[in-house]
Amino acid sequence: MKHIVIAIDGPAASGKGTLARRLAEAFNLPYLDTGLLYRVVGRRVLDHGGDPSDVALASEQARGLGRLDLERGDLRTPEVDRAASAVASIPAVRAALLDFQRSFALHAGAVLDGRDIGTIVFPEADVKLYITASLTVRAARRFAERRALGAEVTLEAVQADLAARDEADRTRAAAPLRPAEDAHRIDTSALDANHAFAAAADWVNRALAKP
Ligand SMILES: Nc1ncnc2c1ncn2[C@@H]1O[C@H](COP(=O)(O)OP(=O)(O)O)[C@@H](O)[C@H]1O
Ligand SMILES: Nc1ccn([C@@H]2O[C@H](COP(=O)(O)OP(=O)(O)O)[C@@H](O)[C@H]2O)c(=O)n1
Repeated sequence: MKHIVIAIDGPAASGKGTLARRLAEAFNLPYLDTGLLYRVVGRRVLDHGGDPSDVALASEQARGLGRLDLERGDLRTPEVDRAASAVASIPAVRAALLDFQRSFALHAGAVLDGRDIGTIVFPEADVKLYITASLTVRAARRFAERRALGAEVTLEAVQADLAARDEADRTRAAAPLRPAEDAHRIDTSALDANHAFAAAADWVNRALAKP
């Protein structure tokens, strides 16, 4: 099969990761969850007792990031959600993570999901998808996910956190969240994971059929 790059962007808990994993398996491509990179940087700043908006500390942690950090089990807490979004607004942090993301797809193509994959990381991606869902649907999904992990959270707090993070991600100056002009939009508010996959796979098959 052709080595292609599939870029998936969208707001928090829209279903990017679920879809990306399914596509990677179906089309035999490596998968990178780029949100994890920002989560690791945020986590490492917190481990140092630092402030995630500290440019020098966050940039240093981004430059020192290793592949094994991505396997840490403490990257999906509300504290790390906020720290990831804060470090993600720092241009030097984003620059330090760019090479890692680009080289990931060099050998065998890849599926990558994040906020700026189709706009900045891979503007030449073969397929660009922009995944959305209403705020209430996304909050309900993230709430269920966190509760299943045993977290003591309320639906209201989860929804407020998602809304604040989306707003920060959309309005920052550095690589703001927005659909690439040539991205195909998929709203998963009323689509289960199978239907979202079918819609996305259709776009991938069209790209593969191109000469
Ligand atoms: N199309 C869908 N329908 C219903 N639930 C979904 C769908 N896609 C993902 N989910 C669930 O929603 C939650 C967030 O999905 P995830 O893929 O992690 O989103 P993201 O990567 O955009 O943050 C997960 O619990 C996942 O199982
Ligand atoms: N390519 C990316 C990926 C994530 N991020 C940042 O990292 C945070 C966490 O991303 P994530 O994809 O793990 O978040 P969820 O969608 O899983 O909630 C986001 O809120 C963004 O601020 C980014 O700026 N650019």
